[in-house]
Amino acid sequence: MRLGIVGTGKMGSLLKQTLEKQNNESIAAVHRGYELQTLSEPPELIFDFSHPDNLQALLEYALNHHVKLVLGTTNYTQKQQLSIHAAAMQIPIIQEANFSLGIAVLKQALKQITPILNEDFDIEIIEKHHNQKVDAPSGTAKQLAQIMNHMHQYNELYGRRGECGQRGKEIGIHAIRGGNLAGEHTILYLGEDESLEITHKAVTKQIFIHGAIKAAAFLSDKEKGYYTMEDVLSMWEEVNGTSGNHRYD
Ligand SMILES: NC(=O)C1=CN([C@@H]2O[C@H](COP(=O)(O)OP(=O)(O)OC[C@H]3O[C@@H](n4cnc5c(N)ncnc54)[C@H](OP(=O)(O)O)[C@@H]3O)[C@@H](O)[C@H]2O)C=CC1
Ligand SMILES: O=C(O)C1=N[C@H](C(=O)O)C[C@H](O)C1
Repeated sequence: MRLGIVGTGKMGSLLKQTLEKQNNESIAAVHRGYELQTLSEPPELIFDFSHPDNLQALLEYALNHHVKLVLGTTNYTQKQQLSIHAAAMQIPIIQEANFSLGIAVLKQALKQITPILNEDFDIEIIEKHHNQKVDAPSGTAKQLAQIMNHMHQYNELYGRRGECGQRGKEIGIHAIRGGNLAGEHTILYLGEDESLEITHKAVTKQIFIHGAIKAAAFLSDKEKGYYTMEDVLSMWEEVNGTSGNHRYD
């Protein structure tokens, strides 16, 4: 399959290296979305791990050439999100702020746990990432908050400072930056005399790459539509059953 990558940073480079090791024949990596126009032949699928500023050129190119998209970039605006959903009416797009299996499973767990605890427990999220990450909080933390807040009953509060008053009906979201941490997300349910903490730790960036490649395989027979890793996970469960002998790669 002819593959393209937008973004030549940490994720883009690691993805290219991994795809090359897997003997993918044609991989065109570009630095900016508008450089896609210079390719002699359109890729069948493009991965994007770059910056929201590349989105418009990427969507225009993908729509013109009917290219499948795997979008891993975080921190899109609401307007950009709408343009992604509009494009997915014509081409297949899988978008995920975090391609790891652990986070896909965590999202399912939060959907079960939160309605049971939300009356009596306060909810906080702490995310930790490397010192070169440009956006905060992480796309994953925002998605996890959205999942727990799907009824819009909480105020999403980014950090606290000064005289902020007693805690209200809110989800506090806190970003730590330092070193070369690949990415950690902790959900804290804090109640009277008990608390529950769930942490996902990405040990290396390679897990995101494996997940993105799985996501690309998932798109192979799709003509159009908007998908996430939850769709990939559901497919996995259908293929392997839920017996526990799950193999992700
Ligand atoms: N979905 C997932 O599982 C994961 C998602 N990510 C996300 O992927 C994205 C890239 O991460 P990472 O590779 O670590 O980041 P890097 O900073 O290493 O790379 C970013 C890339 O985007 C380009 N870029 C930066 N600013 C702009 C701009 N204003 N306009 C156009 N292009 C720009 C950079 O070009 P230049 O070299 O010129 O700066 C570089 O090619 C981030 O949004 C991150 O959150 C990361 C890991 C996992
Ligand atoms: O920039 C990163 O590194 C990561 N970004 C994603 C995010 O913002 O959630 C996913 C992962 O945690 C690593």
